[in-house]
Amino acid sequence: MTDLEAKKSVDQMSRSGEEPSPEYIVKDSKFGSIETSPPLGPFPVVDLTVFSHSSSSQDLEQELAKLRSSLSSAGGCFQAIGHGISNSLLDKIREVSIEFFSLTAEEKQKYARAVNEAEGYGSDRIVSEKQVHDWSHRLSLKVFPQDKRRLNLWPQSPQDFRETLDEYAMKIKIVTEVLFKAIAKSLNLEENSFLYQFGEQSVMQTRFNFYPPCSRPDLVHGVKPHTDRSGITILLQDKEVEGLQIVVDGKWYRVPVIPHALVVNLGDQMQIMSNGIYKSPMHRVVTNTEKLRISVASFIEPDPDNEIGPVERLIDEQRPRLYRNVKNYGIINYECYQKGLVALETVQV
Ligand SMILES: O=C(O)CCC(=O)C(=O)O
Ligand SMILES: [Fe+2]
Repeated sequence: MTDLEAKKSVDQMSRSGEEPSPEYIVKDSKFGSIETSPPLGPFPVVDLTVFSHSSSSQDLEQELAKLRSSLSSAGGCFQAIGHGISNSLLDKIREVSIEFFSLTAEEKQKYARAVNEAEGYGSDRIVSEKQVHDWSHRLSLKVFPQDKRRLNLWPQSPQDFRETLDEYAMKIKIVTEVLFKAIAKSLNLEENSFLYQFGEQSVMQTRFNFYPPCSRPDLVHGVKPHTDRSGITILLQDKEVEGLQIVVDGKWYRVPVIPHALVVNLGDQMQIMSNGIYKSPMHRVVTNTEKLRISVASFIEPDPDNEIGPVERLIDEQRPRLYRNVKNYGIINYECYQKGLVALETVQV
C-alpha cells in the first residue's frame, strides 16, 4: 500500500459491481449533488489551421472571437480542431492507454507512484483523512523537459507505449506553441508574451486517466471539482464516453465528445498571466454504470524557476494588477490543496 490508500481498489469494486466503499462517497459537496447528465455546454470549436497557415483576415477574426468569448467567460474552455495531429496517432495513444490499464495489478504496480510523489501509476494523491477518493486510476509522467523523464516509470508494456507517448507529446508541444501565440493575439499582445513566460524549459506532465464503470455514479467523482494548476491543459477525451463537466455561471455543463478534437482548458497560471481576463475553469469528471472511460491530459507549466505574472500591457487603471508575480506555482498549489485553500486566491494582490 502507498500512502493513505483506500482498502479496496476501484477496479475490484467495479468488477464485482458492488457499491462504492465509504472513502469514495461524496457527502456534502459545496457544488451540490452529482448530476451525471446536465445540459451540454456552450464550448466553441476552434479551427487552429487559421493560426498555423496563412488565412483570410475574416477567418482569423472569426476564430479569435471564439477564443475571446470562450476564455473570458467562467467556462474557460474550447475544443480545437485543425491541430495537425493525425486521427491515427490520437487513436493510437488511446489504444496504448487502454492496453496499459488492462494489465494485471501486479504488472502496473511496477510503475507505482511513490508516497509524496506525483509521478507514476496509482490513485489520487491523498493529503488528508477527510479527503474523498476519486473513482479512477491514473498514470502521470513528465515528458518535458526531455532530460527530466523518469523512464523507469514509463511502461514497457504495451511495447509501443513509450514511442507513442514520445510522438504524441512532441506534437502536443507544437500545438501549445500555436495556442500561446493565438491567445496572445486574441488579447492584442505581442505573440511571444506568454511563450516567453513558459520559457525554453517549460514542463509537460501527461496524465493518463482511467475511470472504470461504477454502480453508483450519483455518489462518486471520477475526479473531484478542481481547476488545473497548469498554464494550459490539452485534453484528449475518450472517443465515445462522456464524463467531463465544466462550471459556467455557477452551473455544471457536459463537454461533448468530438472524437478527434482536443479539449483546451486554461489553467490557473494563464489566469495569472492574463491578469484574470481569461479564466481557469472549475471542472470535474463523473462516471457511469456501463462503460469505462479514459482520457489523456497534458498539463503545460512554465519553467518552475521562472517568475511569472500578469503581462504588463494587461494592467491599467481600469484593470489594476490582480495577481502578484510568482515562482513555482505548482508548490503553492499543492500546499494550498493540503490546507483546503484556493491557490489562486492566495496569490491575489
Ligand atoms: O478526464 C477528464 O476528462 C479530465 C481530467 C482532469 O480534469 C485532470 O486530469 O485534471
Ligand atoms: Fe483537470
